[in-house]
This record gives sequence, structure tokens and C-alpha cells, in this order.
Amino acid sequence: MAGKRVAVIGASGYGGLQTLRLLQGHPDLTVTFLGGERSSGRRWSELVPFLPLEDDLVVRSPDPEAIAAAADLAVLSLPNGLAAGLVPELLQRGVKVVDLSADYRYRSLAQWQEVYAAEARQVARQDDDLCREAVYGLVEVAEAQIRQARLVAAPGCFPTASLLALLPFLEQGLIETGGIVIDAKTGTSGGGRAAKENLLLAEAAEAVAPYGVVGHRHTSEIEQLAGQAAGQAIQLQFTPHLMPMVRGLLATVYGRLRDPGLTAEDCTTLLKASYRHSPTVQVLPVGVYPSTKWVRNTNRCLLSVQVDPRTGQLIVMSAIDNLIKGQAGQGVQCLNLLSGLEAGTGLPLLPFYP
Ligand SMILES: NC(=O)C1=CN([C@@H]2O[C@H](COP(=O)(O)OP(=O)(O)OC[C@H]3O[C@@H](n4cnc5c(N)ncnc54)[C@H](OP(=O)(O)O)[C@@H]3O)[C@@H](O)[C@H]2O)C=CC1
Ligand SMILES: CC(=O)N[C@@H](CCC(=O)OP(=O)(O)O)C(=O)O
Repeated sequence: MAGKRVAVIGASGYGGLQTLRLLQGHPDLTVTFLGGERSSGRRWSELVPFLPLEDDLVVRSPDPEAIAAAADLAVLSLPNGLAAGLVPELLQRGVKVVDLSADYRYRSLAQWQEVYAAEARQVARQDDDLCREAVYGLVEVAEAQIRQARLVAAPGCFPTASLLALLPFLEQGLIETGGIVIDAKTGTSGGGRAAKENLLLAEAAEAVAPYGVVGHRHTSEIEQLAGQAAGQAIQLQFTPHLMPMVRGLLATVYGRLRDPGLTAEDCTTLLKASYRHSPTVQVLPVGVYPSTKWVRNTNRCLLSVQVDPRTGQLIVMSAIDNLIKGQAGQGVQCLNLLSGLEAGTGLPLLPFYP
């Protein structure tokens, strides 16, 4: 078998399903192990008949020994708190890991335990060293570090869209570090495949509603990376909204320009320069605003900048598919880098529109 062997743990969930779809026909990566809990013991073709795989594997319990025997790399797409039970043993056995959950996104275990307090009560973790070792997998800003990593923590969907919009302006010191506001909208698939009352059709259809106002868990994740880019601690306001759509995420980011003379054209030029080596990020011309439909089923992030000269506000709009660039596509980008490949290998950038 040419190329690397990949285990997908949490195969039957949304992140697992997207990962498997993206890896079908991948030139260098082959899926050799499927892991799950309730689906364990089921043959894939019976479990998910609409997504036939080249190898019709049986889903297995994620035993590290069995994973290491079958695979070089593992993607963990599990509810928060569960990856930490597998990662130390996988790394010990030489399996490199891309984790799609939040377990390794913070630089310290104590911070994860504070933000994910409910999950932390269920699991005993002592892997602070791995929290410090893990590389935050935002490929467009950390490609070189991800290539060298053993453990990559793929960013959350809101942080992905928000940070791609925000980081170039913070790195260049063009906006004030106080008063940043992120107003974001997401489709219901962001909540995963397991049943939840607020994600029922009758609850979410024909409605738009904010949730997690003040204290959503992605606030601290965004602040951590924003602070690193700015070189100082940052506190910002993040408010998500649930939209009556299946997939897609739009973040509108507001910051106050330090130089109110900067124009939308100036800011667009800066963004284009920042992402000139990143085919995943496309910066739209001034006055063209992104739609989630333009990135559906793609690994692309669309950015657009506007400036209001009356208020001195910078407004950056950022659209992604929460399940692809916000989750599994970013995970495959990281797998590619861990395998010595170009980050975008096998990943779609163009939508089937509409
Ligand atoms: N959905 C999104 O937009 C995004 C999600 N994420 C993160 O990615 C991760 C996965 O999310 P998502 O795909 O939405 O989740 P889902 O709820 O859709 O899927 C969860 C998967 O985990 C498996 N699983 C649950 N418990 C266990 C266990 N004890 N042992 C083995 N497998 C288990 C389930 O398998 P089974 O059915 O066999 O029990 C299922 O395949 C989460 O941490 C989420 O926060 C990150 C970015 C975006
Ligand atoms: C609609 C919905 O519930 N969306 C989720 C998105 C979570 C996510 O993307 O992932 P992590 O838990 O890995 O950070 C939320 O807002 O929590």
C-alpha cells in the first residue's frame, strides 16, 4: 500500500463522515481503521450505506494497540474529553494524532479544565506536558510547526473563521486590542450528530437565535491565539447565533482601526499579502461580501473587508463550511502536513453552487 495509513475514530459522527469522504480517492492517504462506541462491531456498508468505502471495514472499539497495528496516523473526532484518554497511548506507540476536539487546544491543562469543566469532571487527566506540546492546527499560520508535530489540535469552527479574519490585523498592530467584537452564525451540524433538543427541526427551523452569549467556550480559544498574535493578553466579545441551515458559518469581526485614515482597499491589500501562500483563503474585492453558500462543501475561507470612515471601525467578514474548513478539512490539511505532503492535497476548494 502506497502512502500513509489513517485511523478515523468517531467515524460515524459528522466529523468522521466528512473525513472519510475527503480521504476517498486521496492520492497518499488510505483509511485502514474505523473506531466508534455505539457503532462498534457494525460493518461500514450496513452502518452508512450512502458512503461506500474502498475497504468495507468493521467499526471497532478504539483500542490503542489495535489502532497502532493498523495505522500510522489517527484522526480523533470524538466528544470533548475523550481524546485525552487515547492520545498518550497512541503517541507512545508512534501514531501521530490530529484531534478535532478541544482537548489539546489550550496551552495548559488547567485552562482546559476551567473552560471544559463539565467534561473535566468526567475524566482524570495528567497530560499537561501534551497540552504544551500540541500544535494548534490553524494551517495558514502554523504550517511549519504542524509539519514537525506529533500531536495537532485542530481549531474549533468559530475560532477558525474568526482568527483567519483577525490575526493579520493584530499581528501588524493595525487595530486596538480592546473592544473587538465577533458576531457569528452557524448551521445546526455544528452541534454534532447526537440528538439535542435545540437542534430539532421544529426548534431550529424558521428561527434565528443567539446562544452562549458571554462565556461561549470558543471565546477563550480565540482570545488565546489573538493574544499570541498581538503580543499581549486580549479580551473580546463573541456571540454565536444558530441559523436554520445545515452547514455553513459566517463570522463578522469588528475592531477599531488605530489609523482611521486606512481604507478598505488598504486593508484588503494587507489580507491578500498575508494569505498569498494560502490557497484555502480567498480575499474578495471591496464591496463583495461572502455567503456561506459560496464555500459549502469546500475547504475554503472567504474573507471580505470594509471600513466605516465615520466610526473608524474595521469590519471583516469570514465564511467557511463549519464541517470542512471548520473541522474535517482542516484535519485532513493537518494529516497532509504530518505526512510530508502539500497541505491542500485532495481537498476541494470549489463549491457545487447553489
Ligand atoms: N460539528 C462541527 O462543526 C465541529 C465539531 N468539532 C469537534 O469535533 C468533535 C466531533 O464532533 P462531531 O463530529 O460533530 O460529533 P458527533 O456527535 O457527530 O460524532 C461523535 C462521534 O464520536 C463517537 N463516540 C462517542 N463516544 C465514543 C466513545 N466513548 N468511544 C469511541 N467513539 C465514541 C461516536 O460514535 P458512535 O456513534 O459509534 O458512538 C461518533 O462517531 C467534537 O469534539 C466537536 O466538538 C470541531 C469543529 C467543528
Ligand atoms: C451549533 C453548535 O452547537 N455549535 C457548536 C460548535 C462546537 C464546535 O465546533 O466544536 P468544539 O466543541 O470542538 O470547539 C457550539 O457552539 O458549541
